[in-house]
Amino acid sequence: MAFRDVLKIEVAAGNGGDGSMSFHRAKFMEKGGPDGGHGGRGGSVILRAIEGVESLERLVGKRKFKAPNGAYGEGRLRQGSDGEDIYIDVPVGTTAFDEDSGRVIADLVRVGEEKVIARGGSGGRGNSTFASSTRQAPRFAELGTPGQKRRVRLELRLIADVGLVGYPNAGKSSLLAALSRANPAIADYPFTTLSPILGVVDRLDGHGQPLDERFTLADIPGIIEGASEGKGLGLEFLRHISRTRVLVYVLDVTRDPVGELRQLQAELQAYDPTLLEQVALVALNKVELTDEDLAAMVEDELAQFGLPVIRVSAKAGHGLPELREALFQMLPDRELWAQSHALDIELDTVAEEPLRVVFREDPPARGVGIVSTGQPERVWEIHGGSFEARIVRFSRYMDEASEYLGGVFKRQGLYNALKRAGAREGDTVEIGTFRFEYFDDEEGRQG
Ligand SMILES: Nc1nc2c(ncn2[C@@H]2O[C@H](COP(=O)(O)OP(=O)(O)OP(=O)(O)O)[C@@H](O)[C@H]2O)c(=O)[nH]1
Ligand SMILES: [Mg+2]
Repeated sequence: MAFRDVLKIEVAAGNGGDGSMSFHRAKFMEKGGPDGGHGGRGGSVILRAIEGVESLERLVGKRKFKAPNGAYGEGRLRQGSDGEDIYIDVPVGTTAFDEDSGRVIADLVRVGEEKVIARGGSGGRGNSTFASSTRQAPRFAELGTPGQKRRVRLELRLIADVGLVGYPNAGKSSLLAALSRANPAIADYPFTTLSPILGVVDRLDGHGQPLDERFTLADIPGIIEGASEGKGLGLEFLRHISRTRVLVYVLDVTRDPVGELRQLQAELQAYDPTLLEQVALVALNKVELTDEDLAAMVEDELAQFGLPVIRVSAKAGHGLPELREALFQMLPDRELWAQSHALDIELDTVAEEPLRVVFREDPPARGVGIVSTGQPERVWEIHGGSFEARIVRFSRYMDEASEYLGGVFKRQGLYNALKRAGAREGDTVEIGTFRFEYFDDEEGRQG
């Protein structure tokens, strides 16, 4: 399995649908009241953690995700349908970062956990909403707001409870195979293991029967001196054990266990000093190859590290029940551990954008102007009607559009107000409330 554990994707939530500007029409009725319905909400993009150990690459598949837009509102108070949310399934242990701000936006540590990473835009309100005693025929409706867009970096950290670390060939994979049903490659050459592998270890009763208690055990590639500088396979994969609750240093008793342990700790320290604060023990492996006295001597020497030492043989099966039980006893409570190791997550993915107002042309008339709001391509259709609008965004096309609208804007003071507010191309500004006067035709415009 190719192990790809960092993946960059682009996500775009759906835009909210625009509200409708419509008037009730019926036989024998010249002009009915406003009946424009609301636009639908845009779909959001949601990250969801699922069970199973898979690479991000395989699970996520594509690079770009776009949730559908909300539908426009329609006459007869018909509300536009909401855009459906889309889900991106990722393995438990996936952390999402906003590529631009670098902030953590999601950290999924439990199966089924979900987090919105791009929020859909809100639907605009239809003109029916804006009717009042003084304004019986509002000739405008709100635009939906744009959905959020983001570039996101996903990083997978296997969330193993226990991690095996050691020099190549120490027998880490052999231990994983002996303690779980995992079936890792085992061979008599260094760097047999190239990417992390997880197994599930059951607690056993006195008769070797599984009890209903288990933890996950991660086997990772061997670490050598200089790994923190990129030697061997480097230390990139250590991100996978950065969140284990217990570390097991696997040492080959026939080599130089004390020297290797010292070196291992130095490398871990260089990568992430908190790794050394983790609960840990030593599994002194391959003890069936030495005699009792030598093993006891090594064990004495290892006492200087202050870690429990358990003599094992992955091959001959010595000490495995003791190792298994010791791990169950040493595991810190998962909830407590999670509390003290939680990442600082951005609280709200998106600040809700203020609504904007759209003016629809009804009926089409001269002097109707269009101002593009830039991105996403939205159109403000300006026509008559007395209303108040809070301008929250205007585009780099504003100058051009103002030229085109000419007198209309100038007379209404909007353009000047934008200038006064010091707004420049591409800015998003909030400049207060404006009043547009109603006009019927070219001649009838009010100055
Ligand atoms: N005699 C003996 N050999 C063992 C024992 N445990 C593992 N071995 C052997 O040591 C060699 C390396 O074992 P692995 O489990 O692949 O070691 P590893 O630590 O996973 O190695 P890398 O993946 O390369 O880092 C294999 O030939 C195993 O059969 C043991 O308890 N006794
Ligand atoms: Mg291995």
